[in-house]
Amino acid sequence: MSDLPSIRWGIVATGMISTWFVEDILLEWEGKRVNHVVQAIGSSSTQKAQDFVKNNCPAQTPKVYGSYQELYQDPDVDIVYIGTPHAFHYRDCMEAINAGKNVLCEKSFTINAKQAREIFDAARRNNVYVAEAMWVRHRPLYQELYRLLHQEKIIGDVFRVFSDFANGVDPASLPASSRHRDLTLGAGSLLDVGVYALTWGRMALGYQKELPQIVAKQTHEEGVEITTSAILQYSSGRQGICTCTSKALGAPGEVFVVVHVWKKQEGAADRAFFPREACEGKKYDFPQIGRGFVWEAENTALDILEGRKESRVMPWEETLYIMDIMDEIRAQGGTCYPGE
Ligand SMILES: NC(=O)C1=CN([C@@H]2O[C@H](COP(=O)(O)OP(=O)(O)OC[C@H]3O[C@@H](n4cnc5c(N)ncnc54)[C@H](OP(=O)(O)O)[C@@H]3O)[C@@H](O)[C@H]2O)C=CC1
Ligand SMILES: O=C1OC[C@@H](O)[C@H](O)[C@H]1O
Repeated sequence: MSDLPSIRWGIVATGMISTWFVEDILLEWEGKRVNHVVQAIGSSSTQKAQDFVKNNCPAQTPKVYGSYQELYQDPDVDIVYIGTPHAFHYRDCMEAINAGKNVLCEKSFTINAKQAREIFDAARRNNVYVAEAMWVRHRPLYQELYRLLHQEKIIGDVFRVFSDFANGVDPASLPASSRHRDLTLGAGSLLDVGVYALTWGRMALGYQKELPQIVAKQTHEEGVEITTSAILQYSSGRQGICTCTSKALGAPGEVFVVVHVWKKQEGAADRAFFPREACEGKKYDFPQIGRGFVWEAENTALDILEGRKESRVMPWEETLYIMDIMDEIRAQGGTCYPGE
């Protein structure tokens, strides 16, 4: 029996991300501060929930429910993890919050900023926790890169950032019911992976307070947005060039993020370009534990156990900042979801 404090998760939906998340939270690793219990699984079908337990957490004994609502009513669930497609995040967050549950909801948090604001208002009214599961922000690599760039200032003032996320999905080749293809599920590369490009870009530019001016273009295929390019222009002249696509065909199955810093050598102040031979290089290594969701799960659990209502790593204003930018990009790019 572990001496660690426990948190009891209720998992909503049995798709890909729920399997990744559950497998990670059950890992044993050095530095773990919370015992994560899979208390309940909520699914559109009891059979799917049972299969999920068999395949992903056979050593746990969660309650299995053939609806999400039953899970929200379970008094033994401390926090609900929502892993449904984007278009359902609003409904699922609102129902969980109105049932008095704390919530960690997958990215992108909602379809638009208006929905996100309504969820935060509901959380405030119900005095519960809610956070967007922007897992990369919790990773040691991300936090160390921020420290290096903006506290240690290893490359000086960051003036321009390129940030891209290319996903090898090819929506047109998927069934019409896929969340990557069905607009009623919130299909589109911006909400799916562009949110990462914006997140990395925002961090690398040092969390500028003002909202940037934006120039954006989007490409659509069969009505679904498959490629986005946006320039974020700040009044200081800083620019973030953030791009994404779901059509990175032939892309490798895994993404490796490596922090490798090249600094200009002393005594070469007037050099216009920086050949590698003329620079000193330093490589940084970071731990890889499971698929990388352990830090998000730990931080979220500690937030709940310590009584916080907002994430220290992904506060509401950060979700809103990115959602407001995505709204503007979609307005310029011509992407609209049913009901908007
Ligand atoms: N952080 C990360 O690295 C990742 C995050 N994500 C995010 O997770 C969320 C879900 O993505 P993913 O797991 O890939 O999606 P999947 O399509 O694999 O799973 C979604 C699940 O939602 C439930 N669901 C409810 N209604 C529907 C519906 N009408 N159509 C389809 N599914 C429905 C289903 O579970 P059930 O039938 O059991 O209710 C389904 O299995 C998205 O927000 C996505 O952006 C995705 C991948 C990686
Ligand atoms: O968050 C994600 O990361 C991995 C991608 O393959 C997936 O489409 C996306 O939702």
